[in-house]
Amino acid sequence: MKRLLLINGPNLNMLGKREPDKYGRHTLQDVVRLVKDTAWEQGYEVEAYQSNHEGDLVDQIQRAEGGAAGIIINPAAYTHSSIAMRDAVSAISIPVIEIHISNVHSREEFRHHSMLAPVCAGQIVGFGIDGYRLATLGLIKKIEDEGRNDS
Ligand SMILES: O=C1C[C@@](O)(C(=O)O)C[C@@H](O)[C@@H]1O
Repeated sequence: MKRLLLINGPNLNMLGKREPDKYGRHTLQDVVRLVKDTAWEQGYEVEAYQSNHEGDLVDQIQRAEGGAAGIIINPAAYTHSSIAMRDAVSAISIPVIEIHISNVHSREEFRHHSMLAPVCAGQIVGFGIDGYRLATLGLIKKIEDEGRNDS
């Protein structure tokens, strides 16, 4: 079975308790279940990872190549600052979809810019945790389209 990697960045372990007006009441466990169920319906399995540490997130992105067909990533606050995570995404050849629970464009100015978006295959913003389902389906579509183009 093909595998996807789900990566969540800093403070997303606090989903459900953290600023529920912005991020809702669902927990990280709910997010992981949603992505696993969505992927499973399409014939994919998912490995899920969360870290509050930039270097660990870079390690996970690097590690994905070879083991996973694509990545769904919510880089959280590192979205807006991490050149290291952007370089890690640039360094691998599998598709990466960036997702944000909140609509970052309707929030503070510093959230409007993503370091990673220009090197990702796509971005989903502002659909709450449903965005993870959309990101999973979009990623699988890209993987399968690329597979067809290769053959
Ligand atoms: O931690 C987060 C969560 C977030 O990535 C989101 O999913 O809406 C948006 C980021 O700006 C913020 O730092």
